[in-house]
This record gives sequence, structure tokens and C-alpha cells, in this order.
Amino acid sequence: MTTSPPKLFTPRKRPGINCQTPSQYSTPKNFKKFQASTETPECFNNVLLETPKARSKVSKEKCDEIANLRVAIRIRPMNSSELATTGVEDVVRIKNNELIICAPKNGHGVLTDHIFQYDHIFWSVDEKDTLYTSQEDVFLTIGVPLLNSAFRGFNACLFAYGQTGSGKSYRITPRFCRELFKRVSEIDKDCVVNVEVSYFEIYNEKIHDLLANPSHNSAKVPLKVREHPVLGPYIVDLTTHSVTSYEELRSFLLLGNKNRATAATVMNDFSSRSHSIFCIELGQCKGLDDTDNSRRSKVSLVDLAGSERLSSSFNNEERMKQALSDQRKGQFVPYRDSVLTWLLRESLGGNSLTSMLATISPASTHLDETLATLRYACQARSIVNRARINESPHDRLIRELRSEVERLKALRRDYERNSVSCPIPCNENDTRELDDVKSKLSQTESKLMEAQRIWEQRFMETKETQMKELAEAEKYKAELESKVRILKTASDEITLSPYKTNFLEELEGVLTNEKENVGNIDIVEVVQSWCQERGFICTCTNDRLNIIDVSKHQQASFEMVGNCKCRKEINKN
Ligand SMILES: Nc1ncnc2c1ncn2[C@@H]1O[C@H](COP(=O)(O)OP(=O)(O)OP(=O)(O)O)[C@@H](O)[C@H]1O
Repeated sequence: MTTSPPKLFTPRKRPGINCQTPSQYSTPKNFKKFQASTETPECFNNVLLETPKARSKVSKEKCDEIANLRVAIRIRPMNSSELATTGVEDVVRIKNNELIICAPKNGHGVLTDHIFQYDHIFWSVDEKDTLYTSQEDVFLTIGVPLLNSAFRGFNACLFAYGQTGSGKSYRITPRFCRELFKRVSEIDKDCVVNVEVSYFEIYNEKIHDLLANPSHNSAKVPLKVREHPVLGPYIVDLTTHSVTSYEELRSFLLLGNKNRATAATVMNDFSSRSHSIFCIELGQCKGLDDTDNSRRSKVSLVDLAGSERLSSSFNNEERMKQALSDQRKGQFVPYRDSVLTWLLRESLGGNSLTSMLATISPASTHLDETLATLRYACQARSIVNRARINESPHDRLIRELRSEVERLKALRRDYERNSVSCPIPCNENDTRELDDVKSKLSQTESKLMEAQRIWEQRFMETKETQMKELAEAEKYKAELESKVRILKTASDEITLSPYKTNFLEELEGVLTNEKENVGNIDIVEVVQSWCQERGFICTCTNDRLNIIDVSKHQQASFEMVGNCKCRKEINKN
């Protein structure tokens, strides 16, 4: 028998429902007051307010940004198996931006509503609903701010968290990546943008590269995590791939998903136990005219294991919770106890602007897991990240000085405007303050000019060095290519060309003379310099010397006997 889902937005008249609306005690303080003033009769359902402690303010400090982890909840429609379950109820409501779980009666016949507050609640249950949140809306609300952060040079991270089948993978990655490349194409032409991707999974505390070449060692053995003193944790030998278009990026994403799926078919219950992380590194380097120049940011799209499995992925669930939410100063957070928390250290309480998308089903059959997910997501809201723009200290100094100049200019304008509009002559204090601002402004402007001069000088030096290195590399490449070409031609033609001239006799003569004159000679050195003089190609392997006279299509090979001191001619054609 199929149970049709009850209507979702007309609050059901539940027997004995509490007549207080949740918004009346939307803060823990109000709730306590309410609790003290009224005792809920046994026949009424209790209401638990599960809102986390007050959020710290988002503040801007020069180029650092302090922000709580932003948490969004998404509720998916019931699936066919949930709808087919006898007695299934939908237990999720949204009212006044609060998410309410209407729990069925407990063992004592008491109903308990649980109320949660988040940064965003996405109701994706019924398209016909006015509150319906589409994929595009989700992207605009949580994806776009992360993209903005990444282009400003901040690290960004998006977690998907929830029970298996709750909709974690049904998210916004393709939109995110498409928009990223759209923005890249709109960036000024004088800015060099570089996008690299990597994709790995963590299963049973072991890291596997999802984009490694199958013949490569890193595709077979688990990879190791190391700690860089400045950049933090990183994975040794993880492959990164440069991509220049959304299509290219998508092909890597699909390849990684395919590799993940292959593992899933081999290992039972794999997808709910493995965490996957898709990383996009965005490098932006602007030209000389723009001092707002080079920045590098990392976007991590993290798919956590099914929430019901998380405790087994972490040795101890408490530790994971602690790692996710314990932000008290000086508190030891046991990141090293788990590869995942260690790797995500920067995203959880570090240098990153992070959001979590927690996904739930509205079905009463998943009530326990839904409540666990919602509580966990609540805890995550108290994580505070301090993100900074990833740039060189010099670039940072210039940017700070620029903003200081702007501030002082605005201040000077204000003073000057006031003095013009004010009919009464300025008093002494105002004049002194204006002079003070003017002098600070001129000092800061000189500092800025000096910093810019140094920056330009360094830029030119670096550019020059790079140009030289590039020229060297080009030269070396050309040489190699020409050698390869010559060797190829030679190897094609040598078989056809008999030994015609007497260069071997000549060489033999040289060697005999050298031996007689010097005694114990190094045959390799002598032969090499002899070849060089004549423009022959000389290659040396363990016990053999090969000489090629390309112009005459001839080759000879020597076998070296003993300590390279004797030689034996073995081939003349
Ligand atoms: N918001 C949504 N709207 C419509 N269908 C959805 C939504 N979210 C998920 N689904 C559907 O629910 C099913 C399960 O979703 P999904 O694969 O994203 O779950 P999951 O949490 O990633 O599962 P797993 O942990 O096993 O990887 C899919 O068929 C998906 O299409």
C-alpha cells in the first residue's frame, strides 16, 4: 500500500500540539524564560530548540576575513521506496526560517518538536511549492559566494554531508565549475590565469588518487600526507592536471567519478564509507600596471562519507565532532587522529571560507539519522575560520597601503568639503586635523610609491630571469629535438650505408698515440672530444661507445674492456 505524503506547508493540527510558535523563543535566552514561566503539560508536545550558540560577527581586518562556517540544509523529496513504506510521515517543516522536525510520539506518548536555525534552508521537496529551492537557487546562495572568495584569492571549501541517499551528490559542482570558467574567460587579457585540478578519496584512512595514470605507481599504492611548514598538509605524489576549459575539467571529474564507482563495485558499501575531495587551484597573475597582482586560491569540494558511517570512519565519533566544532582558544584539536580532519584542517578553523551543505530526507523512517545530521550541522556552525588572501607579502603591503591612501583621501575630501560648506571659518582644531591627515597621506603615498617601485624592480628582474630561463630551455629543447631527429634519420639510414671512410683508423691512430704518450688513458674522454671536434655524435653506455657520422651516414661501435682503458673495435658499418 502506498501512503500519500501529507501536505507540507499547511501546518498539521497535531493532537496536543503546543500553541506557542517556535519564533517566540528563537534564542536560547527566550527559550529559557519561556521554560521557566510555563511547564508543558504532559499531553502537549515538548519543543526543543536546537540552535547553536550565538554566532560570532563576520568582521573584516585588512585582508583577513573571519567568518563562521556557513551551513545550509537541503531537504530532498521522498523517494519511491520511502513513499511505499507503510505509515511513513513527512516530519520536516519550515516556518519563519526555522526548520522544525515534528517527531512522532515517543514511548511515553509525548510529541517532541525540534527546532533548528541555519544560514539557509533549501526546500527542494515539491517544485510546485512557492518555497521550492531549485538547483540554480542553491548555487546562487552558496556556490557564488565561494566562487567570489576564490577569485579574491581566498581558499574556499564546500562540504556535502548527510545520510547515504539523502542527496549529497545531487549538488552544484557542474554549475560551480562552469561559472568558474565563464569568469576566467571574462578576466582581463593581461592577467594570466591557471586552473589545476586534483581528485582523491579517503577510504579506511588511506588516500587514493582518482586521476592517476593506471600504469603509474600512485594509482596503486595509497598516498601519504605530509606537513609543509608554510602551506600546511599536502599529499605526496598526488597528480594535478592543468585545465583550460569547463569541458576539460568535466572530463577529469567524470574520470574520477568512474574510478570511484569502480572501487564501489569491488567493495561493498563503498560510497557510504569513502570521502572524496575534488580540488581546484586557481592562480591569477596580473601584469605590471596592476599592483593587485598574483594570487592563488584553492577550492575544495568535499563529499563526506554517509553520515551514518562517519563514526566508523573516524575512530571515535566524539573526536570528529571535536575536530569539527571545538574552536575554543588553546584547545587541542586532534586532527592527526584522522587523515580527513588533518587534510581539512585549513577548511575547518583555518585559512578558508567554508560552507557545509547538509542533506536530509523528510521521511519519518529516517528520523534518527536526520536529527543526527541536523545536530551535527548545528555544531559545525560554531566553527570559525580566519581566511587570508593568498598572495606574496609584498603584494599584500601594496594593497594595504593603497587602501590606506584611499581612506586618507576620503578623510581629506570630507574635511575640505566641510570647510567649503561651513560659513564659519574653521577652528584651529579642524585645521590641525586636516594638516595631520594631509601629512599622513603624503607619507603613505611616498611609502606606496616606494613599495611599487621595489615591486616593479623585482617584477622586471624576475621577468628577465624567467625570459633567460625560457630562452635556455628553448635552446635545450631545440638541441634535443635536433639530436632526436638526427638519431632517427641515422638509425633509419645506417643500415643502408656501408662503412666508407677511414675515420675508425684515424681514431685508432689517435688512441694509440695517446696511449703511447700518456700511458693509462681514459678512452671515453678521448673519443668524446675527438668526436666533438668532428661533429660526430658520441653516445656512451655501460660497456659500449657508439659513434655516428651523420654527414656520411656511418656508425661505429666500440666495446670497452676492463677499466675503460682498452678498446676493441667491433663494428665498422
Ligand atoms: N534535491 C533533490 N531533488 C530531487 N531528487 C534528488 C534530490 N536530492 C537527491 N535526489 C535524488 O536522490 C537520489 C540519491 O541522491 P544522491 O546520489 O545525491 O545521494 P547521496 O547522499 O550522494 O548518496 P551516497 O551517499 O550513496 O553517495 C538520487 O536519485 C537523486 O537524484
